[in-house]
Amino acid sequence: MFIETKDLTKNFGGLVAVKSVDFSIEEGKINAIIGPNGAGKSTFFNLVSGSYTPSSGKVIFKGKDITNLPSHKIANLGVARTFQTTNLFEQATVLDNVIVGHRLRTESNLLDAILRTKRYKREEKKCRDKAMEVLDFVGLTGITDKLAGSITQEEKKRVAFALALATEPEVVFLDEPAAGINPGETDGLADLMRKMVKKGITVCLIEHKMQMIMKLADKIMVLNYGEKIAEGTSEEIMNNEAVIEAYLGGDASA
Ligand SMILES: Nc1ncnc2c1ncn2[C@@H]1O[C@H](COP(=O)(O)OP(=O)(O)OP(=O)(O)O)[C@@H](O)[C@H]1O
Repeated sequence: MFIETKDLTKNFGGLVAVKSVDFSIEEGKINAIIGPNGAGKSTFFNLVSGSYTPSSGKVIFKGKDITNLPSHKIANLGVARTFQTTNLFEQATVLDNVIVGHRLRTESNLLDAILRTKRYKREEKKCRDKAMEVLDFVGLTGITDKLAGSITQEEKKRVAFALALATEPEVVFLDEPAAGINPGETDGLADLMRKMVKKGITVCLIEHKMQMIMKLADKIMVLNYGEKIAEGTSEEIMNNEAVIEAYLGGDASA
């Protein structure tokens, strides 16, 4: 089993945002979490990636209980995530943004940086090479020297992917990767997710764009009021009565 949640629950005061969710994220697949607004999707992501501590229940990653590990330790195990909005340093280049993101995981310290030790220089080159490699992977080789403040929304989404990929993750959690971009660009990002899977990276995403999810995801979990109401393939989800009632029957384009 790759990633499993067992009876995962998060309460905020009297509100149960995630309620007893058992789910398994399949290795080498595109896993999706859908559900109406406020269903608990982001909270579930935050629990699995260690940003929130669960009220009860467990998160198991490759047989290891990671429930109470801080998020940086979880990241070190090979779990990366993106956020609904990526805050880039707008006055820095795309390349520098990715280098800085990557440096957060390297070993040299401030003293190394001040003294510009051999280790620092070696790591600086390593980070630069890695940044160029991931920017190439996400299709941004042409804009590495542009200021992050001047790039399009879709390019920002790709930079967010590059930042996650620079940490050499085994699994990436993508929070609404296609929000705010047009259908053509959405297809492009879907292709990029497939490419990530081909490279051996497991993908887990939250997305409101139903058409995209139904074409893209190998496995879907549906949350409603914090509870898992269904899981399965696109076809199973589309034909599931509880889902139709809770979600698709309402505003399917939400
Ligand atoms: N830090 C918090 N403190 C209190 N309540 C919270 C907190 N984070 C989320 N909630 C509440 O928990 C519930 C689930 O929210 P969550 O953001 O996980 O849903 P979501 O499915 O990601 O929604 P959306 O699709 O709108 O992003 C909501 O009722 C929300 O108001």
